[in-house]
Amino acid sequence: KNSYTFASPPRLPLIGNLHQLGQHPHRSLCYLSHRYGPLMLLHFGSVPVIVASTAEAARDILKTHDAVFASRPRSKIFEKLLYNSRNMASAPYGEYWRQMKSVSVIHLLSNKMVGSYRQVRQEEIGLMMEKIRESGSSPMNLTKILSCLTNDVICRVALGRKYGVGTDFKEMIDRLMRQLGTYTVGSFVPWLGWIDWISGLEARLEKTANDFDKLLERIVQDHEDGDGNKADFVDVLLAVQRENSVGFEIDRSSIKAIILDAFVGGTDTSSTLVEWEMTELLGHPECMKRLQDEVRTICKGKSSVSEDDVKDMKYLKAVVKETLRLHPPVPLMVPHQSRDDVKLRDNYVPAGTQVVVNLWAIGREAATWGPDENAFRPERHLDSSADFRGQDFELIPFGAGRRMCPGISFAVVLNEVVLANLVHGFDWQSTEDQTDVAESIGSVIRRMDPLYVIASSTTVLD
Ligand code: HEM
Repeated sequence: KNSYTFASPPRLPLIGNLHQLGQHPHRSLCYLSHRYGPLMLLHFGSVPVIVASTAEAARDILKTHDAVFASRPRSKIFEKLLYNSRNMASAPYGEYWRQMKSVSVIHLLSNKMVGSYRQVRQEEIGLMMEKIRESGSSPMNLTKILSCLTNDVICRVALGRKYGVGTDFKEMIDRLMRQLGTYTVGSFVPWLGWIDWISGLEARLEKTANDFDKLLERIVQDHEDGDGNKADFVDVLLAVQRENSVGFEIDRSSIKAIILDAFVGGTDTSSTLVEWEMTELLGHPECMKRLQDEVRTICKGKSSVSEDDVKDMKYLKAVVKETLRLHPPVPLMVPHQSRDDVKLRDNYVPAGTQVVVNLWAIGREAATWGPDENAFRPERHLDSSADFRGQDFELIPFGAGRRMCPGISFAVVLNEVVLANLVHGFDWQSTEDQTDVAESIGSVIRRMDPLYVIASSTTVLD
């Protein structure tokens, strides 16, 4: 009775099922689930992992048994890079996580706070549009432009100023993201841990953590010395610390760890979403046309799209949903871990079991989405009330339940107004075939190759 009873693909000694994951684990796991079921058991090395691959299975984990599965597995990499997991995203479930979460949702990422950064978004989008205009009729790297935009917006919101391309900061964030996505032999096959050590990984992680700490320390100090009136994340967190207003003490490393969360959770995810939206629209000119018609009708005579204009753009919202369905930026979510023994569909699951929810597979379930589940067809969302806010399990690109993404409003508000401005201000032409685009590796799935496009301006400037 006290062992797992889920169906499992056969595994090898030592590595378990790791050899079956391949370059794109979300795809391989989806394929395996067709044979072994919506809840299957795999072994990553010696570590048992339950993989949930359908909306129903996700509901079991993230709703029915949400409280049980709300923890995170320990990860040496996260501990090294993220202040001993004192950030929110990798903290185990418990009092500390609850406190970090409440500080974030109340003081940093609430609708009211997101609204207050409207000016920042508008200015940065203006600069982006100018940059695109300057490229004239030559092909430009849109991936890079989008990545700068999200980095600049999050820098200004979190740190009060930009640390853009050409600064160490951008290089450091890229390095951090790469290292967080590193697959480590040691975490799954414990007695092979020395391989990571020999390959120098530990030293590299330590260097990244130290580089960040030095920089963040300087940034926090600058804020302490300043007037504190800018209301960026660091100012807000320092005020919370000073006033001791949340009923617990928030220390220096917690402040730095929460700041890192915004970059780790918010930058690549946000830019890659626009990148996939543009990729799909370029591959489906009829959808691009319909979207442009909507945006240009609503914004007739205007030189740019405002956040108020976007509210009525039904087709735009359908394009966003369809892209999140086919290209969830974090396709395997962030791993969860159970805190107690639990029965899951008559299967016994001991405390401490890791769970992966395959959002990519859920987005492509034929049972939900029909026989054209792999086709980009925003129209399918027009008469459907299903939204991605964590209630409708067939569409949960931001997760659901206690661990759901707290940055969802921040991300969606930015995404809609960026996309609307891009298709409003320019006509787009692709420089390559956009129908079968290769995916990157890592935990955030981007395009493997940058998106090169030619933009022709449609707005006449005074
Ligand atoms: C399109 C953009 C984004 C997508 C698709 C996305 C998706 C996700 C997903 C799938 C999770 C894991 C949920 C779970 O484990 O159950 C997550 C967690 C998280 N996200 Fe996002 N996210 C986005 C943007 C952001 C932004 C802008 C921020 C912050 C500024 C952010 C901060 C976080 C944090 C802190 C967590 C961890 C929550 C926890 O463990 O309690 N995300 N996100």
